[in-house]
Order: sequence, then C-alpha cells, then structure tokens
Amino acid sequence: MQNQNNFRSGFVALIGRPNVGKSTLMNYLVGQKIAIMSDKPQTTRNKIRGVYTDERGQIVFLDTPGIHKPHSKLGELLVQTAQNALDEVDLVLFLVDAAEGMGPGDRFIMENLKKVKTPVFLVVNKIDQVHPDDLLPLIDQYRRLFSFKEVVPISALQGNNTSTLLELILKELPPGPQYYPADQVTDHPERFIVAELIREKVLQLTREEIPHSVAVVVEEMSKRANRNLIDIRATIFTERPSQKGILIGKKGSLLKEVGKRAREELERLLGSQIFLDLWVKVKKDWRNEEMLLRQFGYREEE
Ligand SMILES: Nc1nc2c(ncn2[C@@H]2O[C@H](COP(=O)(O)OP(=O)(O)OP(=O)(O)O)[C@@H](O)[C@H]2O)c(=O)[nH]1
Repeated sequence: MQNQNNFRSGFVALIGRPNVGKSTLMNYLVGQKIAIMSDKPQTTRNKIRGVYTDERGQIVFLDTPGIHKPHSKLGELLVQTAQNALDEVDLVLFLVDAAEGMGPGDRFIMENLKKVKTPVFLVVNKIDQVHPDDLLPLIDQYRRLFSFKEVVPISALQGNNTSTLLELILKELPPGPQYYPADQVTDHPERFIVAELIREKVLQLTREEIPHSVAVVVEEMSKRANRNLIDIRATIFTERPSQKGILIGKKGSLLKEVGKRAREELERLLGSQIFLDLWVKVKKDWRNEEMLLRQFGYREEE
C-alpha cells in the first residue's frame, strides 16, 4: 500500500526543439518502447502522454508539440496548445541537445517560457556526445537567458543521470493521487502514429475512391496486464455514407484487409502483439469544426 501522505503526482510538460530526444527520454522513463523515434524532426506533433509510476509518486508527461513559429491557422492552434499546456502543468522540462549547442529554436522557446509561471528545469540531453569540459560553458549560456529551477544533464539514450532527474521531478510535484493505474498504457504518443498508420493503409487500399480527408481516431489503447498484448480500438471517419460503404467493402473484406495490414505493421513497430478493433463512422464536414479538430489531434494540413 502506498502512503497517501507522501505520494506525489502531477503533470510535466516536455518541450524542446525537434530531435532533442523527448521521445527517447519518455521511453526510457516510462520503460516501454512507445513513441516512435526517428532522425526526422516533428514526428510527435500532437499533445501526448506517458505515465511514470513508482512507490514515490506518479508523473504524467505531456509531450507538447514543438513550439515553433506558426505558418497556418492550424499551426497557430498548435502553438497555442503548447502554450496552454505549459500554463496548466506543475513543471516544465525544457530539453536541449548538448551536442548541437544553443540555436535560435532554443531562444524562441525560452522567450515563450518567460510568459509562463510554471517552474522550468533545463534538461541537457545527449551528454554522452560531448566532452565534460564543454558542458559547463553550455549550461552557463542557457542560464544567462533564463532562470531555471534546476539544471540536469542527462543521456536519455544511455540512461545517465535519469534517476536524479526523476528524483528532482518528484520533489517538485505536490502531494496527490495516482491518476492512472500503474500498468495502463493510455493516451500514449503512439496513438498518433497508430492513427496515421491506419490512415495510410486506408489510402493505399482505396486509392482515389476515398479522399485524403479520411480521419482516424484511436479511441482506446491499453496494454493487457502481464501480457505482451495491446488492445487498440480505432474509428475511421469518412465524410459520406457512400465512402463508408466502400471502406467496409463486400462482406467487410476491405476493412478486414486494412486491419490486417495495419496490425502487422504495428506489431513490428511496437514489438508487441496487437488486437485491433476497427470501426467506420460517417462524420459530416468534420474538417470545418474546431471541436473535431481537437478530437482529431490538431493535425496540421500538409
Ligand atoms: N547520443 C545520443 N542520442 C540521443 C539521445 N537521446 C536521443 N538521441 C537520439 O536523437 C534522435 C532524436 O530523438 P527523439 O527522441 O526522436 O527526439 P524528439 O525530441 O522526440 O523528436 P521529435 O519527436 O521529432 O520532436 C534519435 O536518433 C535518438 O536516438 C542521447 O542521450 N544521446
């Protein structure tokens, strides 16, 4: 039984330029291979979470979209989301890349952070790639521009100093409840990737018959206790009933094929057995409604 009085919990936003290692850190801390890592920037575009739990407390990580200068209405929405997220959390982790050094993107983020009241930790990642002598001058550079509550150098890839980071985070969080069961995979980064992957299979199999406006929402994603199996329930939204018919196909054959291809690829990607439950629904004019945009994960238009 956890001691309710000492148990701490709260929400922590992870921010940083693309490629600084946010997903790697989340994966390391949460202990599962969840977010897809890649060398391509902007793989994690929407607001997503990982949950870390131990006997001391629970940290709910919000992997906010990168704060960058917006180019479209949806882009603005994205930056606004990031900004709102930062105001609502208990702590902000600002991740930077020790090997890359400080860039204009970092300065832009620090300018935005000045508008936020939440305490900020500077997390200097990829220290395995720099000489220790170069670390202090780099940290000084950041410190001159912003007043950080803590500065923690780490290697998310190798796990160096990550336990210190956890300790400092937990110290910063208020006493609170356990929001999520310890073994639940919920609202994880891969939801977005799962949705994108299903959408890709739909487009591959339907060609011109289904327009690119088709949207996929992952409604539920949970890991079965003590088993390497993830249950995923997802809905494919089309604009017209006729498209729904096409997507389902004769006796459900097309939908079945979409599900089969998506499942096989997801199993490879996530290294886990997948039970995929796919639905098709008609949602008229979803593109025009902001509410639905939210639901669909603030996806930026190509
Ligand atoms: N050497 C080294 N490489 C790292 C470390 N952390 C992350 N990387 C690498 O940096 C690259 C980007 O890492 P991600 O975790 O995908 O970065 P991200 O910040 O989540 O990127 P976006 O999702 O695009 O915003 C990957 O190739 C990682 O393997 C680290 O501590 N050391």
